[in-house]
Amino acid sequence: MRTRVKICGFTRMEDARAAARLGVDAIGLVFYSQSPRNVSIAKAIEITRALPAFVSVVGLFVDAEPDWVRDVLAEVNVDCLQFHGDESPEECRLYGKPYIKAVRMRPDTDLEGIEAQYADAAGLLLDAYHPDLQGGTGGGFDWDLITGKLALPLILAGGLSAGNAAEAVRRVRPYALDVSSGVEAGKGIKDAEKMAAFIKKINQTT
Ligand SMILES: O=C(O)c1ccccc1NCC(=O)[C@H](O)[C@H](O)COP(=O)(O)O
Repeated sequence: MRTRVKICGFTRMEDARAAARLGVDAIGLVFYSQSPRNVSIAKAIEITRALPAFVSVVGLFVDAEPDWVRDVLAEVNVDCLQFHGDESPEECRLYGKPYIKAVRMRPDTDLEGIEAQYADAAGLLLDAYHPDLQGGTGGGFDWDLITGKLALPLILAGGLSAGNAAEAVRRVRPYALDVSSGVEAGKGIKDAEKMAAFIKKINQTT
């Protein structure tokens, strides 16, 4: 099975369009005011309307008030939710939408236990741990922390770029790779050449 690609943290319509032309499977929009990649509802509508069919839109939240998530869902065409904070399984299920639960990996992370808790998730996104930031840090984590076999689709994130994408696919065999900083010219500003190189590497790797 080919490795899917999600690029996260778009803030500009033209970057999302470029990613779609390159064959990205999903784009991520960050609805978190503390992120440098935060988008307003109006901006998110502009970006999603620029996309062709068959590119999924993932809406990312960090410990958001349910009313904020509902406001976004009422206005923006979001296919899947991604929760990056301490949301409980019940909170993730509130909206009747497929959801991805992000896990910030530490040496003592009990992946199997987390998977059992979030068994109805559409995927587990494994990301780097940072003491102050919830994601989009550009930092990686030790892939040897991924032990055992997950039943849920594994989405690998954290410090990925064209430089390590092939190794990530070969070593981890994830369902998908998720990247943000590694394909940027600046925070929230995607670089078309870096996105192209990233996707090319993945497509070339078996
Ligand atoms: O991108 C952000 O600014 C962000 C802020 C808060 C929570 C999550 C965030 N991004 C989540 C993502 O899906 C990123 O793609 C993932 O963390 C990997 O980021 P990077 O290491 O920069 O590729």
